[in-house]
Amino acid sequence: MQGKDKLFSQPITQLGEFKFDDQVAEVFPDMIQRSVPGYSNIISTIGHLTEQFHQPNSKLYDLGCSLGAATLAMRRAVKQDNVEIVAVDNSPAMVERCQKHLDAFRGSVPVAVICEDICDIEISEASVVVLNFTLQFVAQEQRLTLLKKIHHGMKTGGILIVSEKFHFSQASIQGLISELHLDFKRANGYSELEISQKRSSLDNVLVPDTIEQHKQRFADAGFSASELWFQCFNFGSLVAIK
Ligand SMILES: C[S@@+](CC[C@H](N)C(=O)[O-])C[C@H]1O[C@@H](n2cnc3c(N)ncnc32)[C@H](O)[C@@H]1O
Ligand SMILES: O=C(O)C(=O)C[C@]1(C(=O)O)C=C[C@@H](O)C=C1
Repeated sequence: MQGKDKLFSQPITQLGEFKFDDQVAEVFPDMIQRSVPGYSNIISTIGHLTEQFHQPNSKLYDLGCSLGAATLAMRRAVKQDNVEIVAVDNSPAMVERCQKHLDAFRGSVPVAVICEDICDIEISEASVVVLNFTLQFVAQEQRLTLLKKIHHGMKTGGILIVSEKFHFSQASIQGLISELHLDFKRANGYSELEISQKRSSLDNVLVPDTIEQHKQRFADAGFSASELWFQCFNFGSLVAIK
């Protein structure tokens, strides 16, 4: 049974950079549920979109899979023949638990769980690609290259789903919407100390783009259409079609 996220509840004298290590992996379901508004809706919609868009003889990619929540939703949605899921994360702590998690649920669709940097893997024959709160952790200057590689490895008619924390270019809107997110965290039991220590540790680690930057990048990478399908405060999800 995984635990409650208390990682930032005590004062930390040497607050390092946020890392997806053993401690975070151990409490991750609780942490993401209490930190990201709409997370469960997004996971279930990844299932619905997979059902609609996956093609026979294709691969489905979950990039930055953590414990495999999106992978599981995708696996349940597969109806076509000869489909393989590839789940990738560069955190050994996450990959180890993800494999155990997937083994605990029955499924006939093969899943390869790979510990690697998503910028280094090959993408091919993809009909569905998911970046669920992962792109924000990739260096900004590598994001377009990654999206071009994904586009290149996708089948025509395939879908890319990108969920992210957003930044807003108008300072007043950025302030207002971040405050709504902080209230969401407070309502979920996080103290001011937990909120501020986590925020400092995520500085320069989670670097959010604006919604406009995401749409421009999709176009620059070659996607024929894209749209924001979900938003709650400064979190949301976009789709892009090849
Ligand atoms: C917020 S979590 C993703 C949550 C997960 N997709 C879900 O739906 O539950 C971000 C994950 O991306 C992984 N990650 C970040 N940068 C990565 C990279 N360059 N290559 C592979 N994985 C990466 C982290 O290790 C972490 O597990
Ligand atoms: O921005 C925050 O406050 C967050 O906690 C966000 C966020 C994320 O979007 O990935 C950061 C780290 C954890 O993986 C869970 C949630």
